[in-house]
Amino acid sequence: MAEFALSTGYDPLRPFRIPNLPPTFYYIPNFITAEEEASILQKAWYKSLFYIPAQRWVTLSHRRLQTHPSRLTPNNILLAAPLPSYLVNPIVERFKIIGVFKNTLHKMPNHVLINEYKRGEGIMPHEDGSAYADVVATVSLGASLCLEISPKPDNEEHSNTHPPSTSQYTIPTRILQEPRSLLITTGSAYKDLLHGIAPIDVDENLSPDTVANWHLLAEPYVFEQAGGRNERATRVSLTYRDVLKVSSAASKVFGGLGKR
Ligand SMILES: O=C(O)CCC(=O)C(=O)O
Ligand SMILES: [Fe+2]
Repeated sequence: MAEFALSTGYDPLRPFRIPNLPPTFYYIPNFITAEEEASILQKAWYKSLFYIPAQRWVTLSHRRLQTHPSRLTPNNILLAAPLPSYLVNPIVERFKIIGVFKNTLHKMPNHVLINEYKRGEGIMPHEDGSAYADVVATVSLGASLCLEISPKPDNEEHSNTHPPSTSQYTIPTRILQEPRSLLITTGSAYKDLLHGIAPIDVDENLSPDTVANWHLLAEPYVFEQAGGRNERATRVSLTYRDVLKVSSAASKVFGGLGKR
């Protein structure tokens, strides 16, 4: 049996791959339960009242943000510290079962951003960059919205030297993120594309033709019945990453001593 599993290369994520996009986005509906969602939202809000300043909400122009365990240094180094347990259990435990971070440097996430978007808020198209391994796992809470996926401006030009070309894919497009879902962005999807969230009150014209993960949605009929519209409400996202450069507190204090 083990040999069979090896030779068939069974991958538990395979059924969740979003089609017609560069390798690889995965969308898993109902990754957490409604009870788990409520508990995490309550803790993210309540605990931020008492945490040290680095972990409180920071208000940016179009969203609020918490960073766990802390912000990276200007050289993109993470000072090692455990993640709060409400961000580990059950989510990171489930990541291990399906192997989300199995190919990254530390084989597990060590950093989480909590972003909160009120109705009408968003984030400019951007890439997450090279401070992290090329895997980001996003758990959505509270409400649905669309993530807009677009090519990097110079991608077409370099398509010969920089495969895969995005022209064979349906881009730009949108990924609709429902509450309690997990979106995994890896490899070329991480490195060669931009993602952003339009600062609008309603996502419109939602259909199998305009939403890349339509056939993976938990409740497509909700959007169908609303005439292809999604009224935005407050949505919170947890983005889990593996920061490549980590400095432990001990190596920061004693790091110079052993090097002579
Ligand atoms: O909220 C999201 O789903 C995206 C957040 C994001 O792109 C980021 O924090 O880099
Ligand atoms: Fe991002």
